[in-house]
Amino acid sequence: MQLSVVGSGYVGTTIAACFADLGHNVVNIDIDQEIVDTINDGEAPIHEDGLAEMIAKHAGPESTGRLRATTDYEEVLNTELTFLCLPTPANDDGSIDLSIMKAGAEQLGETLVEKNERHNVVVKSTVVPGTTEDTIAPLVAETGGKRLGDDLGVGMNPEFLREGSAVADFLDPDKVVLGADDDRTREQMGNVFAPLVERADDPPVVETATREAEMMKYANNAFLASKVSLANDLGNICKEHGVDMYEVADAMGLDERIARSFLNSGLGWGGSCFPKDTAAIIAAAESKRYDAPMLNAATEVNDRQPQRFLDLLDKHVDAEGKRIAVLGLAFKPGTDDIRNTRAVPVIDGLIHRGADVIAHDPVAVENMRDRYPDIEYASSVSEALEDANACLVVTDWDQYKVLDEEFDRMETPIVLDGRHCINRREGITYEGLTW
Ligand SMILES: NC(=O)c1ccc[n+]([C@@H]2O[C@H](COP(=O)([O-])OP(=O)(O)OC[C@H]3O[C@@H](n4cnc5c(N)ncnc54)[C@H](O)[C@@H]3O)[C@@H](O)[C@H]2O)c1
Ligand SMILES: O=c1ccn([C@@H]2O[C@H](COP(=O)(O)OP(=O)(O)O[C@H]3O[C@H](CO)[C@@H](O)[C@H](O)[C@H]3O)[C@@H](O)[C@H]2O)c(=O)[nH]1
Repeated sequence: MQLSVVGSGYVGTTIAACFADLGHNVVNIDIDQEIVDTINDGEAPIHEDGLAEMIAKHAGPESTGRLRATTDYEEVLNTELTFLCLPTPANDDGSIDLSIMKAGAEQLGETLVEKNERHNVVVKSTVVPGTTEDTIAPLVAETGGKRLGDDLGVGMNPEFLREGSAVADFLDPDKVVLGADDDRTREQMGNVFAPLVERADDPPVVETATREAEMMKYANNAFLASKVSLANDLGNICKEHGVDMYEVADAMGLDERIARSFLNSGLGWGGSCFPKDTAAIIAAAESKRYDAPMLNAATEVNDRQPQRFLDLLDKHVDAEGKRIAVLGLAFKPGTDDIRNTRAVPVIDGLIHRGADVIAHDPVAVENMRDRYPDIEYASSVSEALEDANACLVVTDWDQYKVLDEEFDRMETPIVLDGRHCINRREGITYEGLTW
């Protein structure tokens, strides 16, 4: 099929490359010329396992040519279905900011004026219940002069991929949710996903309406974020009582009803999704006069974890004027994304204490440099640890899990682990956040 994907960010680029790999012809539209040029050169604009290879295979020189990028919306006219993968950030009060989605939908509608055949638009972005039906569909229909359900189909297909494993998650999903308010649109969405469903060995396909599809995404993220927060709540209790939460979590996870995943306690959740999506669904609840006590508590626990980590540092060392190494800047391993990373409140706390911060991350340094131009960045862990008075582990990169004699370079070998990833060894003073 001929597909267009609007937005070449973490989701848009990944799904555009993957749909090309599944045999579709895909044009990826973004307003950022640099991103567009990168993709057309056959390179990945973001760090994501397997993405560079897939883009090289389908875009750029000596590729299948099934993937192209452009800044020109007119290109949607040669396609049958458009995915909207635009950002849905939070307003200051946590509610969803739909301005970028509306601008994209309007631009899409204005372009579709020139198209006579039916076109389908699928919202891939995470949006609060009712957005597709009440805002996006009427906007595209009105600006495009289309009759909804007739020459325009609008659907909602939430995305559950994780950063760091985006390609693998997209190609092998636990479920595919096809939300539409008419059968024809849902059927056409099914055609797009047919090669994926076949390759992934028949994952469950949930056919539903747009509002339910939208809510399924928030429910998923709210559950997972709350699960981590509950693990952190229990972990904080464990710490106060000299109990290792990781041993407890391992045992909890043996119960099939609980499962071990998302019970890793520590610094808590960051990233571009959990914080903004929990805030957005809480705000959506409040707009209907429901105060969502569970989700508010999950957020409160999460917000406290960096402070508990800094308190742990204060217990060991007065950071003023001291050299403190921060290992890990990305919000999780496998990505260069620093959106809502726990490294920010940790570094802020260190700066507030007058510490000399030296930070390391395998891939996220350049992204962090804009935010903190004045702290020191090390190109290796050894360099970061050289003469350090303490080391704070913020992201559980695999390369930190094998650190050993590197700690010998520290002035005072105090290692505080926010992610349960350092191997304890002789000669270091080690303490974990919840164990
Ligand atoms: N990042 C994830 O892991 C993830 C996973 C599932 C769902 N989501 C959801 O998917 C949506 C997109 O997230 P993302 O992380 O890919 O965002 P992103 O910020 O990485 O990328 C968005 C892209 O859209 C482009 N853009 C902005 N305005 C545009 C316009 N008018 N026309 C064309 N392009 C435009 C930007 O230049 C950018 O490249 C959000 O709703 C997010 O919540 C994200
Ligand atoms: O046991 C755990 C698991 C995760 N985290 C943290 O939680 C955050 C989110 O992690 P993860 O869910 O792996 O990454 P994301 O890429 O943010 O993916 C989430 O958000 C995406 C965007 O909505 C969804 O598509 C995914 O299904 C959902 O897992 C990160 O800061 C992790 O460090 C923990 O602290 N403990």
